[in-house]
Amino acid sequence: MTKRACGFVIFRRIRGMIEYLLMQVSYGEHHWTPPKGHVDPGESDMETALRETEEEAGLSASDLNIFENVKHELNYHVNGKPKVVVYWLAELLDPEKPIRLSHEHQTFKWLSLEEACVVAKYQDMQNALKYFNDHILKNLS
Ligand SMILES: Nc1ncnc2c1ncn2[C@@H]1O[C@H](COP(=O)(O)OP(=O)(O)OP(=O)(O)OP(=O)(O)OC[C@H]2O[C@@H](n3cnc4c(N)ncnc43)[C@H](O)[C@@H]2O)[C@@H](O)[C@H]1O
Repeated sequence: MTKRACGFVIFRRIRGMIEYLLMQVSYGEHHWTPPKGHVDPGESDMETALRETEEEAGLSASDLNIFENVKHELNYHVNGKPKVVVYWLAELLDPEKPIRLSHEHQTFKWLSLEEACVVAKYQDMQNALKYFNDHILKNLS
């Protein structure tokens, strides 16, 4: 059965720059992703994205401008099992709002597109970041 996870690619506009939030997990190979997590039984994808973002980054819906029509899906395998991750684009309304990590993450960074692509490592995550960045440049700047 395919595992499903959902989250937000969160960006902020600060000092004339666009920056993306990536967080480093505190387990395993300490990889970096935007806030996201597994869909619990009975939850919608959006409910999961909101819950995980609150739990992992301390950001609630009122902190974000969520672009519900701008989403990107990643498909990969974890331990031989298929996983799908759905990300929506969201802007942090107050760019200085502090991030509050849970035990699941050891640190976070706000990064330019180029920096985020290096840190995110996986090609499909890089493609997602570029897709969202194109949307911001075409529609929001
Ligand atoms: N190794 C571990 N040790 C201890 N506790 C653990 C653990 N793994 C998970 N947990 C526990 O599971 C919980 C996570 O639950 P959730 O927080 O609900 O779910 P998640 O973000 O989807 O989890 P995960 O970090 O595993 O997912 P990802 O796909 O990014 O990452 C899963 C794998 O896929 C790889 N991956 C990530 N993005 C990828 C991509 N785009 N392409 C290919 N591989 C990718 C990652 O490098 C990683 O190896 C945590 O509370 C933690 O306690």
